[in-house]
Parts: sequence; structure tokens; C-alpha cells
Amino acid sequence: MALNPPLNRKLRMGLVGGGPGSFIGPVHGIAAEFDHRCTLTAGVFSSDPERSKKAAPSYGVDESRTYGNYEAMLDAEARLPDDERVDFISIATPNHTHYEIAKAAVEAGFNVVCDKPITLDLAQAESLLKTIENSDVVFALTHNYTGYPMIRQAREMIQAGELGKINAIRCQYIQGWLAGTSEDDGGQLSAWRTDPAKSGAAGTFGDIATHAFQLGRYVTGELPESVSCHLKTFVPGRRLDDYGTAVIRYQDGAIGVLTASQVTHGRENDLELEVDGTLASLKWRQESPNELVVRRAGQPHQIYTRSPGTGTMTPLAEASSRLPAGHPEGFYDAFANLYNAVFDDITLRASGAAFERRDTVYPNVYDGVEGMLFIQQCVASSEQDAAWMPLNYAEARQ
Ligand SMILES: NC(=O)C1=CN([C@@H]2O[C@H](COP(=O)(O)OP(=O)(O)OC[C@H]3O[C@@H](n4cnc5c(N)ncnc54)[C@H](OP(=O)(O)O)[C@@H]3O)[C@@H](O)[C@H]2O)C=CC1
Ligand SMILES: O=C1CO[C@H](CO)[C@@H](O)[C@@H]1O
Repeated sequence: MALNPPLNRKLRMGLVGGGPGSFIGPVHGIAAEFDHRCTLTAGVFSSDPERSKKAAPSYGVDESRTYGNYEAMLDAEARLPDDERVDFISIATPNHTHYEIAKAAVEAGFNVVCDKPITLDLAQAESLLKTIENSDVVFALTHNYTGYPMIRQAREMIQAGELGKINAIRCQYIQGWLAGTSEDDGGQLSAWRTDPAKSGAAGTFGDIATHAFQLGRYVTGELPESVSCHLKTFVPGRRLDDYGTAVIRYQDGAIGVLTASQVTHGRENDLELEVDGTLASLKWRQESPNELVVRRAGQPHQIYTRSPGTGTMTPLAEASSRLPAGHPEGFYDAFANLYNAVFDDITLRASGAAFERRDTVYPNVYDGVEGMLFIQQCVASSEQDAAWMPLNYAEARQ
């Protein structure tokens, strides 16, 4: 079978971030190469040029394609011939750097895969949206949980009407790794996350509640109307929230509740989604990602498992699976699924074909803007004693 037809070659990736001790940059590198459709070819792995250079060999990136900053990478890569230049830039740096790197990459004509939250604030997200709309690049946002096969199964079952009308969406993302009494407890990872200048207006709500919010949107398609939110900072001296609960009203009458915590001792990465419909309800947890529990009115409970070839999976879920049932797939696989959908669009663009920009399999810039609005309105609501704030994009911008 041809590779990335009609290009018939591997795509080339440029990575920003992912230096020693970092978390998600190396995941991007692995996920992009997971299905042999891409090679990590260039990078700037640190804000420090020496650290960037030192990191390159561990990625197999040649010294000649290792840069001291993103400006140098974009400039040099843009000058390379078509058959050498990177096809896309992945951004895995702290939040405050996303906007300038993404904007520069889009303006230079590169496709972009950016980690969440898309920018530091809503104004930046709106500005980036304009830049992207004025370009012809592919832009993806790594709310990577949308790549799990059983999440895609839930989405397709809801789209097919199996749950009936959606009544309620309950999401939670519960962690404990920032529960210590010192900002040093989480090491490098916690330092920028609890600094408003680098993290944004919210802490935990920007870092992980956005994943849960977006997951509910992705699976149900429900459009938010307004939000009432209560944020708390439990660790003394911390400048941003580390716990919070939001109640969300959706436009067609559904109600949502979302709780996020990074201070719940012993909890790891417990992202959980439950959806109630008029005909059935479903439940998924990322710590058991290969299962989807569905409870239909008047029937025994069913546990759908990731089991390709059995006829029980929806088409996109089936296409997002690699291993036979029972061999666990997880975080990397889901991340790679997101990349694969992005690669499909990058190859379409490279071959001059049209591709979808709004209703994509992967989260995109529109999801990014919604996510920033969610963060902004949750913070504003919490500051006003959980007052209801518009979450409908048009209304919120009036
Ligand atoms: N989708 C997901 O599941 C996850 C998403 N994230 C998101 O990914 C981003 C990164 O998070 P995480 O990996 O945990 O953060 P880390 O602090 O672990 O890593 C950030 C990396 O970026 C490098 N870096 C910082 N500034 C620059 C720059 N200007 N140019 C090049 N490299 C730079 C840092 O190197 P140095 O310090 O040497 O400069 C470091 O290697 C965040 O936006 C976060 O919200 C994070 C985790 C999971
Ligand atoms: O997006 C994220 C998901 O997981 C991380 C921790 O495990 C978070 O802190 C992060 O920013």
C-alpha cells in the first residue's frame, strides 16, 4: 500500500519543545511516528540553544536540522527545497509560547499541530483564528483523548441517535499530582503551570478542565449556552485554581457538570465522561480506555470493548484500532490516531485537494477558541460568586 498517497512518502515533522525532562513533546514525537507515516526531521527542543542541541540525538534529528529558536527553524526550513522541508510544526511548549510560535508557523505556510490550551488567552486565540482562516494550512489541537477508539465509538453512537436526545453530560478530570504544599513538588512540570503569566488566567481549569469540556463537546456535539463556575485554590500560596466545578447549560436544554482537580491525593489521570440520553446512557474512563459502558432503557447493561473485526464497533472506532481485542491500547495509540487524521488532511493539502477545516476528526482552531472562552468565562463566573456567564460564542463576544 502506498504511503500517504498521493505523496507516496513519509511526512516530515518539526518539533518545538520536548527537551530533557519534559512531558508531552516526546509523546508528540512517538505518536507522529507511530504508524510510520512521518519522520521527526527537525526541531528546537528547548528555549536554551545548548539544551536543544543536546536533545537532538535522542530524537535522531541531525545537527543541521536542530535549531536554537523557533524563528531560526521556520526561516531555515522555509528556504529548503520542497523535498526536504518539514511538512508541519508541532508545538509542545508551555502555554504562553503557543501563540507566537503557532502564528509565525502559519504565516510561514506550515501546517501546525499545537498542544492545548491553544493560547494564553481568548484574544490571542481569536487573533490566531483569523491568521489561520487567512491561510490554507491544516491546524490541529491535541485534545488527544478524542483519539481513543471507544470515545470515537461513543460519538458515532450518539450521532446515530442511539442515546436519543441528550439530557445530561457529566465530566470529571481528577488528578493529585499538585496536591503537595510546595510549588516545587511537581518539579519543572508544576512551575509554569501555577504561574499566571505562563499558564493563563486559570490553573487546573486551563490545564485539564479544558480537556474534559472539549471531550463532552466532541462526543455529544451539544453546543454550550452558559456556565456557572466555582474555582478553588487549596494549596496555600498558589496563585491559580487547583480545583473547580462548573455547571454548563447547553443550547437545546441539556445540562452539564464538570469537576477538575489536581489536588486529590492518589488520583492519577481519571478523566471520565458520562452522557445521559432519553433512550440510554453511556460511561467512559480514560483509565480503562478500551471499554465503553452503555445502559439502554429496559435492557441489561452492555460493555462494549475495543474489539475490531467483531462487528460491534462503529466505523471510525474500528479504523482507530490496531490490535486485536484484549491487547490493551492506550495513550500513545490515541495520540497517534489524532495525528493520522491530521496527516490525511496534510496530504490532501499537499496534493492541492480540498479538506474540511471546521468539522474535522481532530480538534481544531475552533475548538481552541471555544476552550479559551470556556476558561475565561469560568474564571469570570467564579470571581462573581458563580454568576452565569454566556458560553455561546456569539453572545459572549457582544
Ligand atoms: N495533550 C496532553 O495530554 C498534554 C498537553 N500538555 C500541554 O503541552 C504543553 C507542554 O507541556 P509539558 O510538556 O508538560 O511541559 P514541560 O515543561 O514538561 O516541557 C516544555 C518543553 O518545552 C521547552 N520549551 C520551552 N520554551 C521553549 C521555546 N520557546 N522553544 C523551544 N522549546 C521550549 C522546554 O525546554 P526548556 O525548559 O529547556 O526551555 C521543555 O522541554 C503545555 O501547553 C501543556 O498544557 C501537557 C501535557 C499533556
Ligand atoms: O494536558 C494535560 C494532561 O495531563 C497532564 C498531567 O498528567 C496535565 O497536567 C496536562 O497539561
